[in-house]
Amino acid sequence: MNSSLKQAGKTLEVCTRQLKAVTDLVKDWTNIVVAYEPVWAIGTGLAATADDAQDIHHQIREYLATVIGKEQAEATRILYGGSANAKNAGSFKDKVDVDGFLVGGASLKPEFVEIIKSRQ
Ligand SMILES: O=C(CO)COP(=O)(O)O
Repeated sequence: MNSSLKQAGKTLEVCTRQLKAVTDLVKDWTNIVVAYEPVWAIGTGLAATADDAQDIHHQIREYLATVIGKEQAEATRILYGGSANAKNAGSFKDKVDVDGFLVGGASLKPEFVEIIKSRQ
């Protein structure tokens, strides 16, 4: 197993552990939004690639489907957070499991408008 596969397995393990704490408590997911934020990407200027984000978001949704059901899992918005900015936002547009962004630093700058436009 190469190191990126090991890393992907570890990422999913951490995410499912964190999600389990929520799925154990919450039964109605109507108003729940999930944010995937790799710690190394927060405030560093180094975002996950759109392909990597799609991959983990998809696995998160599949995990949710097993616990809360397919219908609620498909309706749950899964946002990407971590150095989302005007330059990289467009690359996430066609990723079906990336439903939007949780924007930190760039939300305080004019480029925030471009991030919003990238979702339209
Ligand atoms: O943690 C974040 C938003 O809550 C992400 O922050 P940045 O977009 O600045 O990396």
